[in-house]
Amino acid sequence: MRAAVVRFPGSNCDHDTLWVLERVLGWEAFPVWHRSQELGGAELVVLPGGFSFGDYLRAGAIAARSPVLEAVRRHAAGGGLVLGICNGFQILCEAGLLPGTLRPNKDLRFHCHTAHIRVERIETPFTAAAAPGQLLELPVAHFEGAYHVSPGELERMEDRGQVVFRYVDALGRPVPEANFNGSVGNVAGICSEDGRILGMMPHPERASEPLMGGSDGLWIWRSLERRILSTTTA
Ligand SMILES: NC(=O)CC[C@H](N)C(=O)O
Repeated sequence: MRAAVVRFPGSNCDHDTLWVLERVLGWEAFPVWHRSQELGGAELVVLPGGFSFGDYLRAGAIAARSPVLEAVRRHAAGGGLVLGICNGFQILCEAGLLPGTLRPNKDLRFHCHTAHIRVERIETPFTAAAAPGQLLELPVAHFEGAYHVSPGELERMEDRGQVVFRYVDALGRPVPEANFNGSVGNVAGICSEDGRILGMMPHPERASEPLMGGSDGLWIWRSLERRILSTTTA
């Protein structure tokens, strides 16, 4: 598996992501500077978490206009995989590669804790190794994490299977109390219509080895491994 991890001024999860992909999983992973349009033949492009350009204007708004996003757009159009984690999710929405937007959390506070999410859809390259309805416990760390689309658009997205993760309580129920940031429909992660671009607010790279207090993030990486292996052997 070859993965490019895009680095913007203000990214702060690029090293964590590279660590997991290279050192924990043994993939070939390398950083790509935001001014570059060269993705090095990557099968997967990761837009990592952080505060690109200091979250000025709106989180992800400036990064979405970086030269590398043109390459990411071409990569996605050619059938490549793209994963946006937290700030990366914000960038994908700002770039119009995913629908909707991320607004400030409903209590206007930065949230830094773990959250339970439920896997709503396993028919994506990012969740294929999980079970339907599986619970994952992952860290969250954001201020602008309230996912927003109109109710009509959310319904269409649900019909198309684009809602991939939802915030739930420890018993797996999508109750309002589990929705700490105020996302529509408790949405924690979504994918593009073709399922090849995924954005999620929780951080799988911060929970991918027991030393970090949890390894539920491995479900995302193991799903991607399965997908890449099946396409290269097909
Ligand atoms: N962990 C992150 O990626 C931070 C996300 C983002 N810049 C926010 O606070 O909204």
